[in-house]
Amino acid sequence: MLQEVRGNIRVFCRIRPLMNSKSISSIEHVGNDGSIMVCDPYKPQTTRKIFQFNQIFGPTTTQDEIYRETQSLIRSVMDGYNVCILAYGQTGSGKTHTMCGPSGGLSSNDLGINYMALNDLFTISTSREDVKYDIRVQMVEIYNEQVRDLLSEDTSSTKLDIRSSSNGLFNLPDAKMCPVQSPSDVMTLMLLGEKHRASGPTAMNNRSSRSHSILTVHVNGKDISGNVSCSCLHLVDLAGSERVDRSEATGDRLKEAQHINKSLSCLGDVITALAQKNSHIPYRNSKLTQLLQSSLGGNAKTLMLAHISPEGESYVETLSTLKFAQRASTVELGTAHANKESNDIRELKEQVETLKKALATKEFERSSLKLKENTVTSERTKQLPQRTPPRPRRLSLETTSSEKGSIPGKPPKSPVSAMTFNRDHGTARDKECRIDGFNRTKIHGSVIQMSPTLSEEPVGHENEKIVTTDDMVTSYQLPPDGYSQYKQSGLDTLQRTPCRSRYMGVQVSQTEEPSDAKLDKTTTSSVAKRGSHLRRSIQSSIGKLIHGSERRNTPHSAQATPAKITTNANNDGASPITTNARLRRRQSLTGLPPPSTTMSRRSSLGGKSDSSVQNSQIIACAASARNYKPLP
Ligand SMILES: Nc1ncnc2c1ncn2[C@@H]1O[C@H](COP(=O)(O)OP(=O)(O)OP(=O)(O)O)[C@@H](O)[C@H]1O
Repeated sequence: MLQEVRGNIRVFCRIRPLMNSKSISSIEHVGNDGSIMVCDPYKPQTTRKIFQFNQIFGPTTTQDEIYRETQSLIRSVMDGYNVCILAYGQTGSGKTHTMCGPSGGLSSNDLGINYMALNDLFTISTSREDVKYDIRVQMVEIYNEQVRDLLSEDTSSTKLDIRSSSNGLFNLPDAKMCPVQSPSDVMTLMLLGEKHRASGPTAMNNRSSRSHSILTVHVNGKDISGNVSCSCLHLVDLAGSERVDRSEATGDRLKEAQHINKSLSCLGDVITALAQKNSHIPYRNSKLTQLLQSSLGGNAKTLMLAHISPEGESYVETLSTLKFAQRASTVELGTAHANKESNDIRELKEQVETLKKALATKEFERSSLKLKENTVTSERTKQLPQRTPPRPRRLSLETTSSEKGSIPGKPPKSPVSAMTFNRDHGTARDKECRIDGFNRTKIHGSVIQMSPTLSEEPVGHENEKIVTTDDMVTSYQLPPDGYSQYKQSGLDTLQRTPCRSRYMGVQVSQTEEPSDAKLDKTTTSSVAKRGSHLRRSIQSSIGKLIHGSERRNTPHSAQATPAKITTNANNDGASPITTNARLRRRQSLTGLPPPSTTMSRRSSLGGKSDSSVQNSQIIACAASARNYKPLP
């Protein structure tokens, strides 16, 4: 019958026997329908009070009879329901007697609900062969607003934190969870817990509990089909409210009494708020209400056992207890439901969990990879200025033999960081170029070297190399008349004008740097810009040089474009005079024979003109100047 509890907190009332034969009972009538009538025996004219509960147990009711009425409720734990049984009442009214037994659970005689409940659960567990149960026990107390583990050896130092779980409820993850296999295990644990529980004598009770104790039984079941159930049973023995003038509590007892009364007051507030269906329920006002939140306002099946002392002297407390219990009986609970899962649902949930974890792992890997990439990029960016020494702004003409540490006939010690440079950073038709050492020329910073592989087609002169740049300065050797030739040629502009070559190529070496060190795109882009600048400067200078002479020879020719060198003999529109002048000029500068007309006309300058040929000649010019050794 109780198993069908729906809606409200159930309330039973138990009346303890008169302890003092001289006292007059305040209980006038107990009905079979759960009603009770009380009055103050010392004030006969006062109004009689009637209360109605689910059950009333008189002074002669035995422990077994009490348990029998609660058995079905307790058994529902085995079916997956959460259950809570609360013993409430003034000090000395018999709460501990009901829950633990006559001597507070320290004797195996006349055992209380706690032990009988666990014993019963084992009986059910054994009788249900198709379900395998795992039963574990926790036992804690709330003493002076601190949660202590009663199953731990040193309870006073074991203060537990109440944690909020994902479903918004509170639990005690650090409380010792003891598996129990038999009733004797339960008995051992309960004796241990009761031994540790705070108690002390007062004027109202020789062995007064000074704390709220909570015994929690966790039941997990799994049947042969794989269906699982998970539930818990809270068995709560509250400390009793007391009037300190009557209990004569002083010192520690007084402090305990104050904490007890305060937390019971918080419990009363929660019950009142729940009964009035307030939007805010003050669960967090005390440890007791936090821990009982799910039992008072959740979907558990909750039973309150209100205890009263029949003595007329305790009439005020009895009235208070009955009022409290009646208010509690009006508290509407959520519909209790079994915490059961079929095998299919459980498997699906497990799959969902596995997928969630896999997704989380992937997300984590992705984010850490991103982080790593960012770190590497920022490190490289930091290292970049160290790799690239300050760049001189002026070209100087020096002999390469003056280079420090160079060994004739040997390649550079460390061709340094080789980089494959995608010339998409330069012109669209540029190609990737391989870096090799650069003629042992020590340069401030970088060496930009052109090789025949730089353009789409060979330039024609294998040794054509240009070491240039406004910021990558090299040393040149000039022939004896090199300087005048050089001046005449206009190449000195190269020194003052940042040179750019569209062939740049892109092999960027940094002397005295680890050869395998690769520069990142930032470096590449920077080199490409410098290369492009250099190329334009070279072309501009050579353009000036060539067109300058052309202008002298052909005063009426169209204005030359300095940046565009049109030395192509077959260039449409170029006059033969101009072309010849150019060829002569080129030959005088480079000492090379005139380029063959069959030479490829394509270049990396967008393939529009035979600038590769021009460039090779330009390069040859520079290389010639560079490699020329001064006469002794
Ligand atoms: N139904 C009962 N039959 C016989 N004796 C009882 C009964 N209920 C309580 N007593 C006795 O009354 C005394 C006080 O009971 P108990 O210690 O259980 O009260 P309590 O409500 O737990 O008090 P406190 O709140 O101070 O701990 C005990 O000696 C107990 O044996």
